Amino acid sequence: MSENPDLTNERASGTFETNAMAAVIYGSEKFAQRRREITEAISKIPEFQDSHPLVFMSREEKISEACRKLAVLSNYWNSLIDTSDEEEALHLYREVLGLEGHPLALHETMFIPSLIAQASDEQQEKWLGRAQRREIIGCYAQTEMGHGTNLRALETTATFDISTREFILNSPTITSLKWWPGALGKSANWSIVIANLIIKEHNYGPHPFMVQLRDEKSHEPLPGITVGDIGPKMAFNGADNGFLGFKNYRIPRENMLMRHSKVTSDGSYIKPPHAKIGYSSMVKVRSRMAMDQGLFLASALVIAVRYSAVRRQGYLEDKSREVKVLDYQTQQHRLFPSIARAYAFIFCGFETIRLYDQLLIDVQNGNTSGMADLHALTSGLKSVVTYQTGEGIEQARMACGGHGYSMASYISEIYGVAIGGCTYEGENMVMLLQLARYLVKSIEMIQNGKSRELGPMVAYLAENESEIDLNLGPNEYLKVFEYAARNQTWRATEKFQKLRNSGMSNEEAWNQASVELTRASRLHTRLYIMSTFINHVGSIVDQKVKGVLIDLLNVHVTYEVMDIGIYVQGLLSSNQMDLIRNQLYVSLETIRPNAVSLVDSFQISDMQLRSVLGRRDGNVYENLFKWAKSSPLNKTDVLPSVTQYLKPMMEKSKL
Ligand SMILES: CC/C=C\C/C=C\C/C=C\C/C=C\C/C=C\C/C=C\C=C\C(=O)SCCNC(=O)CCNC(=O)[C@H](O)C(C)(C)COP(=O)(O)OP(=O)(O)OC[C@H]1O[C@@H](n2cnc3c(N)ncnc32)[C@H](O)[C@@H]1OP(=O)(O)O
Ligand SMILES: Cc1cc2nc3c(=O)[nH]c(=O)nc-3n(C[C@H](O)[C@H](O)[C@H](O)COP(=O)(O)OP(=O)(O)OC[C@H]3O[C@@H](n4cnc5c(N)ncnc54)[C@H](O)[C@@H]3O)c2cc1C
Repeated sequence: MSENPDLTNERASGTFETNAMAAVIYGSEKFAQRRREITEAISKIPEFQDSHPLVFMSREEKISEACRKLAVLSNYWNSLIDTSDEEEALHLYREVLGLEGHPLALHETMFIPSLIAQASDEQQEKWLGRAQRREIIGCYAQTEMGHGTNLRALETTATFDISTREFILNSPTITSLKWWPGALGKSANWSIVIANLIIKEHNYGPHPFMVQLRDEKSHEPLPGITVGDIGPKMAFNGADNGFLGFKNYRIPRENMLMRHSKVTSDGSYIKPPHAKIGYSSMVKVRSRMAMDQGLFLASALVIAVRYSAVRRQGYLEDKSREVKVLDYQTQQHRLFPSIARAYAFIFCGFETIRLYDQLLIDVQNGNTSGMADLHALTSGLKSVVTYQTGEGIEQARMACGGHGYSMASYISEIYGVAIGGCTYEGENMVMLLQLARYLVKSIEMIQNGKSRELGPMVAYLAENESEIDLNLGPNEYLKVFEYAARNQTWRATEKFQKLRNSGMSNEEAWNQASVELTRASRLHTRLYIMSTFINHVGSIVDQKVKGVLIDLLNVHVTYEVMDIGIYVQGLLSSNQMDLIRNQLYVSLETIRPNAVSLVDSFQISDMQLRSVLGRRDGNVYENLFKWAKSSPLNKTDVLPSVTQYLKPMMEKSKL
């Protein structure tokens, strides 16, 4: 069937090449091209197609379908991608397995990265190759039923037995059961387990251990191990998140991951070069999250924008034909700022992934000085990005009206998976408070006359306000954001200090200032996102692409400043606020002809999108009908439940 003419017209009105835009989104022409090649190659392999729509499958079927595809994938892995390239691998996974989770997700995102960051050279020799060849399947078991956020309260113990040179793992209580780790429930046969290291009754705190869970031949749990699936979740049901308990389970001394902390055979403990170095796997995932969440948001927007270009409802001036809903200002206001955010998040994602890769090298060379900065940055970023992604996806769903609520749109699934990110890798509020610690320390440095020692990301906290001329473009909006973040950070810090100086304990003062502190963290992070977006656009060479991204940036900066209006009341007059509001409306109109091309540029395939509403060809209605007819409920005209219950009930009522 040919493309819906409404979408054809939209594409014709685009002022730039989507391939050129994809090269900017994905960091290089080379990677954008590789993505297309991988997508094309996959489309020719019929076994990678869903055997029937995932939304009609039970959880067991989803997991089985994911395993089937993983087994097929193992035959093609080397021919489809450069296996040393993480981004290519992730693209392949997204295309073939989608976003509902699968038994190798944690193997790739946490198990292998933990081995790379935490295992000694000898340990890597023993396990890393096996993991990379997928001879074993691993997961990352840290969270417990009673403890997730507060790692220092974990209960699982690994007690060193000097006589046998083994660690004995135990889960002393019900609350100490590992709870949540992805792929633990049914798939993984090995795990990195985070347990308190106990030597001679001294607790050295949480450390990572390499633990075999299941027999490599029979896949049966090993004696001393209780393991299983934790049940269905809000989304992400293609993954078997699990529970795990230990009863006097012994592992060799060599199974403690010993790149940084070490236990010698006589039970001596060697400290790591940085107290939090064992937290690196979390920093790794957090550094990826802006990118991954940006892609979740992008997926929802591809669906909502394409659908809004074919959905006609109501009239503007011309009463002879209903208008595309994308022409309504309210629809544009609902969707376009999120398009801008999705672009910004992906740009930030590339930046934090690069920073993590550099940090990994530095740490391997003994330099841990960058850890605090990256921890603070990624803590704030994961929190703001996951929250705004959830908001944006929900707006995208509502923008699709009734059909958005149908699983045919697939938006609810994207939403469910994306908002998991508000919780995993550290609950958002808690991570905002981690960033707040860093901001408060920065203010204290300024108060103590050490402004010069501030890092580049917080140097603005020491600056004075300057006059704002909003006609000058994005950099002026950046100054507005700096004003808001600086003011809020000072206010929150001073509140905390005042409470503490009044005699309150440090902890209670912190608690009582914490809402204000999280607000400071959000503003600081939104400033980082804006400045990364501005810098990125500034570096683009292709003038057509750059022009459109400047338009998108204008949507971003005006929307963001309007959104934080309450924090800039002392800086901007109401006339200036009106001016910004009008600039936002003008920017929405400017971006309108490029809206479909901007979402097309994400180059997310129909296979990955799984959305009837978001199809590239825009043939929504006929496919929606086809999709509904394929519902298992429509296999028969009269359901057994009607025959068994409703008919007798109706008959009885007739008497
Ligand atoms: C994805 C793979 C394949 C395919 C993908 C394809 C498609 C995608 C589709 C689907 C997949 C999508 C998503 C993935 C799916 C699911 C999720 C996956 C995994 C989820 C895993 C997890 O959730 S693992 C568990 C995570 N848990 C946490 O994050 C716990 C949070 N808590 C903590 O981190 C800590 O407890 C704490 C930091 C909050 C506090 O630690 P504590 O030790 O108590 O320290 P404090 O006293 O508060 O602070 C002391 C100082 O230490 C500094 N600090 C803390 N952490 C660090 C750090 N990491 N680095 C450096 N410094 C650190 C802190 O700032 C303090 O410093 P001061 O100077 O202020 O003293
Ligand atoms: C989809 C998904 C996948 C996951 N995968 C894994 C995995 O593979 N491996 C793994 O180990 N774990 C995994 N987890 C667990 C996840 O990491 C934890 O759920 C997460 O870290 C939050 O911890 P919690 O559940 O203990 O929340 P809690 O800390 O109990 O949070 C509850 C509430 O308390 C608040 N709160 C807690 N502490 C503070 C504080 N200090 N100050 C202010 N407020 C506070 C929070 O803000 C929140 O509102 C996964 C979770 C999900 C949802």
